[in-house]
Amino acid sequence: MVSDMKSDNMKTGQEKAPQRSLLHALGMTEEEMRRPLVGIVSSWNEIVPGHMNLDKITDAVKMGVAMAGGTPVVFPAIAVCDGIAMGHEGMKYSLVTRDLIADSTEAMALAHAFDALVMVPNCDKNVPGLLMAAARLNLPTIFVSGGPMLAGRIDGHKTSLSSMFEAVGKYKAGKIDETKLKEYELNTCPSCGSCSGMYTANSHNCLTEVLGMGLAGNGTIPAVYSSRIELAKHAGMQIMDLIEKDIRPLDIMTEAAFRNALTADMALGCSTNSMLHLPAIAHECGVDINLDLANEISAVTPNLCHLAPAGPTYMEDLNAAGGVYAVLNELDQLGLLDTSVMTVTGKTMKENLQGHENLNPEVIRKPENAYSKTGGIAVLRGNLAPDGCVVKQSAVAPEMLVHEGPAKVFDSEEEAIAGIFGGKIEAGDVIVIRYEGPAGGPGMREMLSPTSAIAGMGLDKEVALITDGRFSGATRGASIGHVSPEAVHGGLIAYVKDGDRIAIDIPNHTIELLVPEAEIEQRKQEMPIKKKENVKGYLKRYASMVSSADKGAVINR
Ligand SMILES: CC(C)(O)[C@@H](O)C(=O)O
Ligand SMILES: [Mg+2]
Repeated sequence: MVSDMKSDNMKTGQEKAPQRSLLHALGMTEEEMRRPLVGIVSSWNEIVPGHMNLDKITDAVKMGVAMAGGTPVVFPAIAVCDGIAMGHEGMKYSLVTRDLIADSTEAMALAHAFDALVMVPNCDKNVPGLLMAAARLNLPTIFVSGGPMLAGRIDGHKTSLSSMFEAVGKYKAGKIDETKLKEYELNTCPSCGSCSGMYTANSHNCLTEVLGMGLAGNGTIPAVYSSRIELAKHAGMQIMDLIEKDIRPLDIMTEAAFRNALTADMALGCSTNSMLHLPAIAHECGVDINLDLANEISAVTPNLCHLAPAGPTYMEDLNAAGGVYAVLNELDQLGLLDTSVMTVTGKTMKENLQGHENLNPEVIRKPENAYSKTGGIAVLRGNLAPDGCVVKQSAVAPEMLVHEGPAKVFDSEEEAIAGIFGGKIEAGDVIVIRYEGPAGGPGMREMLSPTSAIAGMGLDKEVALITDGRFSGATRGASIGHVSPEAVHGGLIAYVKDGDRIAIDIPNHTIELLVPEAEIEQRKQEMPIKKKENVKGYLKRYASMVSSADKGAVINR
């Protein structure tokens, strides 16, 4: 039995009789009250396909906790489906939930004096939000996610959400008819789970394994596999071991763990959103992860996986190939990991990696046959982004890695979508979408609709896109986001005009607006910053507090 439980402050001694009376109101027995109180943070709801199965996962966790001698108690976290929120006002309420999730979990966990936590996230903001909370609270914690969706099928081939969004571009360009578009709609998302490519949710569920906060399979076992339920039971049992050994998130999420996560990110080809979330999680851990470190690690890390949108493999394929640990084993053989790090198994990564071989070198390439010698993500700098901007270089057509072209400027995503579908974009253009940053949007929307429209219309080999907003993990093409400083904070992106030449050199990590310095200075006098006046409620508060994208858009600095 565990002594010195945090929950004793809430439930032990004569003075705490009122609190116990309320626990009795829950139907909690005295036996249960004597055991560690394990909070299970369930991100279940009925609007997010990646979360609709979390009641099953949570039930399995509860059973695991109880089997191992703890008292499980479920409480909720909110969750947004980025796919449903995409392409309209709703997306302004996506990133902002990351901090609500972290803050509300902090409040719930401390208000009720939980001894430990099992985090049950799945989609884009719940994984980083709960990792931030885990670090902040530093109670023994383990993660088990809901698992990825199975791939869909179109014309006998696997497919996923990136192709679905691109199908809209194809339809608008007259490349497919309405019947085909309907076929995509009906066959792309065949099950519950986080959408089946290496999009943002799956990226972070995989990185949770690498960080050491989830068990093997957390990122890849499909949502509908029975082994996902077993994984959840094991996570429930394992939290009791972590309590016993007093292993906490800050013992696990060390600087070395974040370097490992960045390394795996580069090999897996994760979502560019990881360049927001890893720094934000690290910040809660007191670790400084900056964009330069990402480039440093990318320079020596081969890109081994091309899951959708970079290529035609899916999370179920990565799982069958051995999952994240198989990728880690390839990286370990190159000496790129610090495998001495502690994990939620109570063992080091080195010990965990035993027996997890790469079972399919077509899905997880061998380093000698890597897709590229450098990693999935590149950080660019230049006068347009002195504090950096990010691109998923592994999903850029080779002919677009170096590009110079005239700017076509839009002051919002809506204007850009209208421009793209309205035939305003020509081969060679560099589309600029601004006033979509963390503070300017507010909320830093994902530009999946414009980037898929470009790709679907077949323009991705000829057109680049630059924004102070961000992208979905399903975005491909020369899509450069997180431009910092953002427009509303007076970044140079605010002063670009139609027709200005912009030079992008991804291999050399540069991005330049080719306008003479004197002209730029003059524009700064003449062109007012367009601050949105009508922002209300939480978004107003968020806009006043949020930091720049290159700092992880954190609100607690
Ligand atoms: C809808 C998606 C695929 O989840 C996207 O929002 C992402 O970030 O990957
Ligand atoms: Mg997203």
